[in-house]
Amino acid sequence: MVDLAHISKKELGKLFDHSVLPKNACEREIREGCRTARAYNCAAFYSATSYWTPVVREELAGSDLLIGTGIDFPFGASPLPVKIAQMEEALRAGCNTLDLIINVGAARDGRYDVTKAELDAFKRIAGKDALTKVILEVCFLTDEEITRVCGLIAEAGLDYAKTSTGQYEGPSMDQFLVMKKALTGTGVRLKVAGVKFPRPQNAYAFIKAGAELIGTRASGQIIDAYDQMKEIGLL
Ligand SMILES: O=C[C@H](O)COP(=O)(O)O
Repeated sequence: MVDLAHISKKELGKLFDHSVLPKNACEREIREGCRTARAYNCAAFYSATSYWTPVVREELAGSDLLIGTGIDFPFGASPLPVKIAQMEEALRAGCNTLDLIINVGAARDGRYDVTKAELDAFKRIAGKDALTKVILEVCFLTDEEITRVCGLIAEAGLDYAKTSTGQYEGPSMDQFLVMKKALTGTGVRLKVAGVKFPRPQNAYAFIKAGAELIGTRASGQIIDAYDQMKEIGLL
């Protein structure tokens, strides 16, 4: 569990995967996002697809930030060969952390064979060269479905389970805790996204509850709020 009361600003940055994901994001905004991620010492910078990866690589050169992208972002409903092609292309372009969106509809249909196939392919293709993070989009799932998918993520040996893409509703704390319960003791870590306003309070609440990464475009705003929140005893 992260000790928020005694964390340094440098360590704090590493709790954030900074992202610029809007579909209309242009090169200037991607570059600005990368600079923000560097300035705050974030863990990674994410674009929505690997189209931007060459630009991100250029901006992050010489830093220890990871280069990230979504796989089948934000819907996750593409057939597996399409997802595999996206994984391979992202790795070829130089990504070393990938967020795969599961096929949410398949999980809702109880087609966990589809989920398992996606997760096993993700491990096989990306597991060696990249950090693997799996997005559930929990706002669309029941607690039982969340628990089942988390179990499959653990079985596949992936690195992180992530609540949301940030493009729909974020997770409730209850849903996050369902994930935490399902994953305790498995070695799978938790990433939260979709922490809409007021972002700092939400982000720090999830970190206090056990999240090890927050995915957001608002890393700077959240990190900037740390001192004030600590001063008034919230952290
Ligand atoms: O990982 C997902 C995104 O970082 C969500 O970011 P956002 O809440 O700023 O849209």
